[in-house]
Amino acid sequence: MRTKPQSPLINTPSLAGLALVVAMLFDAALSIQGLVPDQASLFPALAHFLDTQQIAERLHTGTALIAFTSGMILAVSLILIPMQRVYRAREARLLRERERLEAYNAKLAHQAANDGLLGIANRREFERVLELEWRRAARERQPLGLLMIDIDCFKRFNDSYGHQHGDTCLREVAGVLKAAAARPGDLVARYGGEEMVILMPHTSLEGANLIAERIHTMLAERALPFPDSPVAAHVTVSIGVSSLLPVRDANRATLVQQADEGLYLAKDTGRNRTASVPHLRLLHAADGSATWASQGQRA
Ligand SMILES: Nc1nc2c(ncn2[C@@H]2O[C@H](COP(=O)(O)OP(=O)(O)OP(=O)(O)O)[C@@H](O)[C@H]2O)c(=O)[nH]1
Repeated sequence: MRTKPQSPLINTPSLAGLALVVAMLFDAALSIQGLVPDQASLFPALAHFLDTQQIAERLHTGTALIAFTSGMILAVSLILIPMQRVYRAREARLLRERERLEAYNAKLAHQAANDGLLGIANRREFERVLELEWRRAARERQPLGLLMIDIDCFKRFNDSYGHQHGDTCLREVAGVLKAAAARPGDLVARYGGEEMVILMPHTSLEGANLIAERIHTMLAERALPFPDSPVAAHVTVSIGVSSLLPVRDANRATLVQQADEGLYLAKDTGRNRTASVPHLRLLHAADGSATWASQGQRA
């Protein structure tokens, strides 16, 4: 007569021993597959056992016997590895790796937003911040000021003293700009070549002119030698100024265009000075769109 097959009964000297065997085999299988087991989710009961038994810090050895009803007895040598210590070391390694990656990402983000030569924001970062500040200024109904700064006769400076000195001169001027516009919201950026810009939230034309005058004064005090300059014995700049009361959907480029026109005016009228073109006002068309226009112009 055939007997009904019985499900194997597991008989071990200790339940914890069995848990360890299962855990170790499982862990080994996962390791072979190249997976990193997560102790907290895989073996919470075992972790709890190790914690409560205060044995996690030491190595234990012993033998566990697993008896099956079929008669088979499995003798397993147990090496109780303090997995918590192993996992802690793994966690520490992962943490170090995460910190290294975070620092690397921060470095990459900094490189993507800054000009390596001058140590100020680059054009891309300027465009990004201009968009943000434009919207913020529109919300808060505050003016947004902009200076466009160009070193006078810089080609002659390079030709006379070499490009390396030219680079040093650019860095010095960038340093002066950062010192002149030191509010937390001010952004000094390289716009291209030897042209730099300063974006100044909450700044009217009057305020922007004040910063421009401060730059001229600081450069005169700094007196970077430029004996070949037809303008002065030291390095000077020309500055175009603009300030607008932003409206959300109006063209942001107008702020830059106005400062650019002011810069050309400053160059045309003798350099080493600040200029701005007549203020624009915003015209609202019947379809709701808004455009900037000079005084007297109709929508
Ligand atoms: N050393 C150095 N020179 C640069 C750099 N970027 C642009 N330049 C130089 O800046 C000079 C700009 O010259 P121009 O635009 O002709 O104007 P300028 O000589 O400054 O004359 P004005 O602007 O009319 O006063 C060129 O000679 C460029 O080669 C840079 O990163 N380093």
